[in-house]
Amino acid sequence: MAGVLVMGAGSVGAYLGGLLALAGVPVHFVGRGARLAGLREHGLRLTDIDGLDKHLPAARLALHEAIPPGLHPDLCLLCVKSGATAEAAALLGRALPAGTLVVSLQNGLGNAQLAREQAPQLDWRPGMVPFNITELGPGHLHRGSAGHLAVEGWPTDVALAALQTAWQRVGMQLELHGDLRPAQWAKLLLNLNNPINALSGLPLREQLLDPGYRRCLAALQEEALDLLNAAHLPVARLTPLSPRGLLRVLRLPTPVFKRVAARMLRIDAQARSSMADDLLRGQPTEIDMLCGEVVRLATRLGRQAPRNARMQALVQGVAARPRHFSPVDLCRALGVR
Ligand SMILES: NC(=O)C1=CN([C@@H]2O[C@H](COP(=O)(O)OP(=O)(O)OC[C@H]3O[C@@H](n4cnc5c(N)ncnc54)[C@H](OP(=O)(O)O)[C@@H]3O)[C@@H](O)[C@H]2O)C=CC1
Ligand SMILES: CC(C)(CO)C(=O)C(=O)O
Repeated sequence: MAGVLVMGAGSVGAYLGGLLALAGVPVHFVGRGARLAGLREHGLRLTDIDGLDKHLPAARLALHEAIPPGLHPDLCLLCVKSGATAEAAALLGRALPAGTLVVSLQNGLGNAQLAREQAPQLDWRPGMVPFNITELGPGHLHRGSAGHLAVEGWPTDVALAALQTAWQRVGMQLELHGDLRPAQWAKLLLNLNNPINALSGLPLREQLLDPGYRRCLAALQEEALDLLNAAHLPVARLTPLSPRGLLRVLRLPTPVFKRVAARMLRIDAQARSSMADDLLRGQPTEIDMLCGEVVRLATRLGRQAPRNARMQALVQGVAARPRHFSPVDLCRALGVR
C-alpha cells in the first residue's frame, strides 16, 4: 500500500495503525495532547492477549498534530470518539482528495453518516472493531480480547483489499460486508455493557462475573432486541451464541455462566470498556451513540425504551458527579430484578 492516514492516534488508531506500520505500510498518525506526546517520547509498543510484543521507536513513526498538506493516502482510518467526528470529518474533507476512502472504526451506528454530512466528497465506510484496546502506559497499546475487524465494502474495493492483505500479514483479520448494519447492531448490543462497566468501576472480566451486572446487561439488550425485531432489522451473530441465546446465558448463575461463556470471558484481567476510560479521563462519553440509538429506534417505532433511556440519564449524571453503582444499586436504578 502507498499509505494510510490515521485520524485520531488514540487506543484504536495507534494500535491498528501501528499494526499496519509493522506490516511495512507507510502510516501517518494525526493525534493530539498527552496521547501524541506519549508516542513522541516512547514510540509505540503493541502487545496483545495472544503474546504479541513489538516496539516501533518514535523515529520510525510519522506523527503529526494536523493533517500534513498534500497527502494522498490510499485510505484513512477515522478513529476519534463520536463527539469529535464532525470536526475531524470537516478537517479530512478540506485536506484529502475527493473520493478518498475513509473507514470509520468507531462504535455506534451513526458516525460514518455524520462524517459524510461534513464531507460528502469523501468515500465514507462504516467499520467495526470487536475487541478491546487499552493504553497500558504512554505509547503502550494492548489488545485485551479477540475478534475480526469488519468494514462495509466489496473485494473490488482496491484500497480495502490492500488493507486486508496488510493486516493479515500481522495476524489481524478484516471481513468485508456488503451491508455492515447487522454487524453494527450486534456490536451495539455488546456495547450496551460499556455504561454498566463504566458505572461499576471494575475491569470488564470482574464486572461480567457479577450476576447483578449481567442481569442489567441482559435487560438493556432484551429491550433493544425487541425493538430490532419489531423494526425487522437483522442482527449479525458476532459470538458463538445468538443474541437471544446470550440473554439466557447472561442470566445463568455465575459458575454455569463461567463454563458456558468461557470464550466471552477471554479478556485481560485489567481491560475496561472505552466508556470507563472516558469517565476516568473526565471526557465526554459515547452514551448517546449507544443507549441513545436504542431510544431513537423506539421513538421511530412509536414505542419507548425506558431502561436504555434511564441508563443514558445515569451516565450523563455520573459524568457531572462521579460515583460508582454496586450491582444492587444499578439493578434498582434500572428496575431490574
Ligand atoms: N478502545 C476500545 O477498546 C474500542 C474503541 N472503539 C471505538 O473506537 C473509537 C475510538 O476510541 P478510542 O481509540 O478508545 O478513543 P481514544 O480517546 O483513545 O482516541 C481518540 C484520539 O483521537 C484524538 N482526536 C480527536 N479529535 C482529533 C483531531 N481533530 N485531531 C487529532 N486528534 C484527535 C483524541 O484526542 P483528545 O483525547 O484530545 O480528544 C484521542 O487521542 C470510539 O468510537 C470507540 O467507541 C471500538 C472498539 C473498541
Ligand atoms: C470491545 C468493547 C466491546 C469492550 O471493550 C468496546 O467496544 C469498547 O470498549 O468500546
